[in-house]
Amino acid sequence: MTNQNILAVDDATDRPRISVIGTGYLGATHAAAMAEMGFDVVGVDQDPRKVEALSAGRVPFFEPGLPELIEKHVATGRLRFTTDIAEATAVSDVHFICVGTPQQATSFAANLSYVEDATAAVAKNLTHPGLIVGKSTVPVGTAARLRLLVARHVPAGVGVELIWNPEFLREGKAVDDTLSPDRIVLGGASPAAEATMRELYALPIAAGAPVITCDLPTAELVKVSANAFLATKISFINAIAEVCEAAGADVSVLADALGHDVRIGRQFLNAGLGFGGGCLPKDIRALMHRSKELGAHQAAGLMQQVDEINMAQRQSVIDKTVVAAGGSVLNKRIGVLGVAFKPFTDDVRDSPALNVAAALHLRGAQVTVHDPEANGTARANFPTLSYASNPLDAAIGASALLVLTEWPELVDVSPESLGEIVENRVVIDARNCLDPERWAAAGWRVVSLGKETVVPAPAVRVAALV
Ligand SMILES: NC(=O)c1ccc[n+]([C@@H]2O[C@H](COP(=O)([O-])OP(=O)(O)OC[C@H]3O[C@@H](n4cnc5c(N)ncnc54)[C@H](O)[C@@H]3O)[C@@H](O)[C@H]2O)c1
Ligand SMILES: O=c1ccn([C@@H]2O[C@H](COP(=O)(O)OP(=O)(O)O[C@H]3O[C@H](CO)[C@@H](O)[C@H](O)[C@H]3O)[C@@H](O)[C@H]2O)c(=O)[nH]1
Repeated sequence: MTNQNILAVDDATDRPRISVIGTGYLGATHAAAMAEMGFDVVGVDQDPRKVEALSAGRVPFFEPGLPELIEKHVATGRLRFTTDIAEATAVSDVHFICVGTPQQATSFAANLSYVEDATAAVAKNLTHPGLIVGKSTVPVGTAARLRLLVARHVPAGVGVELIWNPEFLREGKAVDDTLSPDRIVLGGASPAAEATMRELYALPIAAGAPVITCDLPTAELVKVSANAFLATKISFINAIAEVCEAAGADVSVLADALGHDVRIGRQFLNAGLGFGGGCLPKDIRALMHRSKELGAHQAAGLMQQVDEINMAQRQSVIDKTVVAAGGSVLNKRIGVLGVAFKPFTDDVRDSPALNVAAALHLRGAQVTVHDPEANGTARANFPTLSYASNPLDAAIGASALLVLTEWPELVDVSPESLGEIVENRVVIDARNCLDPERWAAAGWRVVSLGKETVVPAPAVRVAALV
């Protein structure tokens, strides 16, 4: 593989033209952000419905700020979408690989078939020198194999280089994270490729984003270990929450106190139902798998423990619900507020909330769910649950109410109004996000994780006795 002449540019604008392969959460955001930074971008996806929606300026998932950006740049003509990778490759100079790397069906390993197919397709269809930039999250060692794949497929005489530039955006904040990243990691870039990437990311770099240049394996591992660290931090606080609960301590107060130590920091110390989503769970499992392959057994063991603690949180919420409902949920109504894996998204991939709701349903409960944005995606994954368009309808007749995702409107929901329609005023605050005193004053028993249960305020109990 040669890296000569990769700085091919659009003759008219004198700027690199961009293709983005895979227009899901990562790719659609990246494509829109690159258009916002002034480049001509074509997004490619093999899903024609996604391409049709995006071409019409519609985003097929909920991501704050993204529809406005897509609509704006589809209208200006700087951003378009296609299913035709050959055509997109032919008119572009820099090709971002943004396809999925989900967990394999039969093991903890990452499924790399989408990345391999997309990379091979770009290489095959190159008509002029190009730079292939991997952004998907991949196990260490993948990019080196992809370089061999590219070399096998690229037409003779066409210069191409493959580098790795992992992405750190969070769903719900994807646009801001892409336009203002904490850092830019460039793995395996030649001086020419680095110059191209610095040109592409000139705006965030000018705004102070540090650039870390390194080899391919380091770049791949920076991404994976960032997620592993975040997951470990969450499982750490959840393990401490178990001790707090047993000892009568309060994990939220403890986390606040820990967070004042700048070496620790307060973020990602919220104990509760644990982590989910399309990234953390599958990434720590892929790291576990890859570490074992490499003989790095300490890392594999650590990731296994982090995963086990995380999954135990879901079971703990199920167990607390059964107790709250009087020892069994069979034929009992259970109200669930929140099914997205976190607020400000409609993503329910590996959602702890949907997982808990589904498990209660499978135990014979009549589960009604309300989520401000994720009812549709949850229903598509679990159609046999009932879905309500507002919190009150979800709570009607409930033997227990569960708050599983801390959307602000769910945190602020009125305990007084809900109290009038439930069967049993007990709420499982699985994200430790409610104000227990306020709920107790409205007659609720508040069951949290990592702190003592708060019982109804005396005034209400007295009133109930009269
Ligand atoms: N979602 C995030 O917040 C996020 C953040 C950083 C990194 N990542 C990583 O980015 C990658 C993508 O994640 P995502 O959440 O955007 O996934 P996604 O499933 O939302 O999107 C992937 C898209 O790729 C398309 N695709 C698959 N194979 C293709 C091919 N050969 N040609 C064209 N399109 C193809 C799919 O149709 C889909 O639309 C993963 O590796 C993930 O770990 C995701
Ligand atoms: O204190 C906390 C913080 C988060 N969570 C949970 O952790 C999960 C993940 O949250 P977050 O990291 O905000 O979501 P993602 O959008 O999946 O982002 C992660 O995964 C992306 C994909 O790899 C990375 O790019 C991001 O940097 C990384 O934060 C969610 O279920 C949260 O509810 C907790 O339980 N406690």
